[in-house]
Amino acid sequence: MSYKVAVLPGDGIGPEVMESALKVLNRIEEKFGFKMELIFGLIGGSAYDETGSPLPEETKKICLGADAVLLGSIGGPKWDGLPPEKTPELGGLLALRKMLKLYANLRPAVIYEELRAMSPLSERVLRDKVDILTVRELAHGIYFGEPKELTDTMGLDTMVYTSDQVERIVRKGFEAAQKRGKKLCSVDKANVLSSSKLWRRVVTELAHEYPDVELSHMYVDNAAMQLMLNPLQFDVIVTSNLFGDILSDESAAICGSLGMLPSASLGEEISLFEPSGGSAPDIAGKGIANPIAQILSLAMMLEYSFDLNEAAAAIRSAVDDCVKSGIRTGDILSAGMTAVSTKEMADAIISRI
Ligand SMILES: NC(=O)C1=CN([C@@H]2O[C@H](COP(=O)(O)OP(=O)(O)OC[C@H]3O[C@@H](n4cnc5c(N)ncnc54)[C@H](O)[C@@H]3O)[C@@H](O)[C@H]2O)C=CC1
Ligand SMILES: CC(C)CC(=O)C(=O)O
Ligand SMILES: [Mg+2]
Repeated sequence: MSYKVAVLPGDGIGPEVMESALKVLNRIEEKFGFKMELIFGLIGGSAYDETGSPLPEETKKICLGADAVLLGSIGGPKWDGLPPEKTPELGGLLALRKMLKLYANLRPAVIYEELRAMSPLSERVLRDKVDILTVRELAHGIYFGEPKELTDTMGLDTMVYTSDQVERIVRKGFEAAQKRGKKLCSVDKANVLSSSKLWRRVVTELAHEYPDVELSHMYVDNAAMQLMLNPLQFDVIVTSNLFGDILSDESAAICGSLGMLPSASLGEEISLFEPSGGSAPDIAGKGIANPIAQILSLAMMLEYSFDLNEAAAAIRSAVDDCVKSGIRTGDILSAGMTAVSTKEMADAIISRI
């Protein structure tokens, strides 16, 4: 089997947490006796600074020639004023998602027993384990819809979905639910949006093919509230690009920190793995970012792209053990504990593999 991985550290904390993930990969390679070929590429603001493009041709080539892509994060205030197509977000990450046809973004949010105190939710709400998988449509919807325009006095975005696009992601949602708690909540805004009315129709039509899955529909405003009031009611959430972006950050907060939440962006041939959060400019360069989201994204890559399930499990178990042992970066620090650095967290995980 070929193990060719495009590594795109990106901006902000991206390179810091990527360094940690690659050290973990190194240890995993030693332990499990394989070697991955890593090819590094530029993306985002750092790519723009160096080449004038947030997604240089060279990076596209590297990604298209790889078996999987491991991404850090992109963006930051330095590049916010650029023309839209030059920004790290639109010209970099969204263009890459489009190019690789990454249509399904899986964002698992699991609360660690030891991190319950970090959740903004009370013990009454967290009486059992939160374990929510958001299945977010990633290649269409309002982030990509045309027309899209910005003038001095007008901003225009278009939310468009076709039934084929909805069907593909909703099937992923049903299939994920079948492998988990057999509950699927489809989140939309079908009381207002045409794209959501279509979404709900497609979900309802597909439901009879998955009789073992209990389906519910929820409007996105209510879903945002229900996540706070009773997150335990959710197993798998399937939703559109924008709603999934927002609700997955909320589910991360419920579990204690965005720094813990990995993601897998599944494509037709090549998939990409990245933390759910961004480049965290507020803490970038300080060596204090939580590398766990990046390290768990690596675990998802080993599992989804390479079937290296034991290696992925070894990473997850080392992360669990670190959290249990009270090793904490600042974002998941309880009173009376001392924060470790990004590097120290990575070393602690490595020593447990
Ligand atoms: N996939 C990507 O590359 C994404 C990029 N972005 C970009 O990131 C930049 C900053 O966006 P924000 O809205 O501030 O979102 P953000 O996700 O970067 O940060 C939100 C908050 O979470 C914290 N946080 C995130 N990851 C963390 C980690 N690993 N360890 C500890 N704390 C962590 C940050 O310090 C900050 O307080 C923007 O340019 C945005 O466009 C945002 C989301 C996703
Ligand atoms: C930065 C955006 C392009 C996307 C985003 O916030 C995300 O994928 O979580
Ligand atoms: Mg986001």
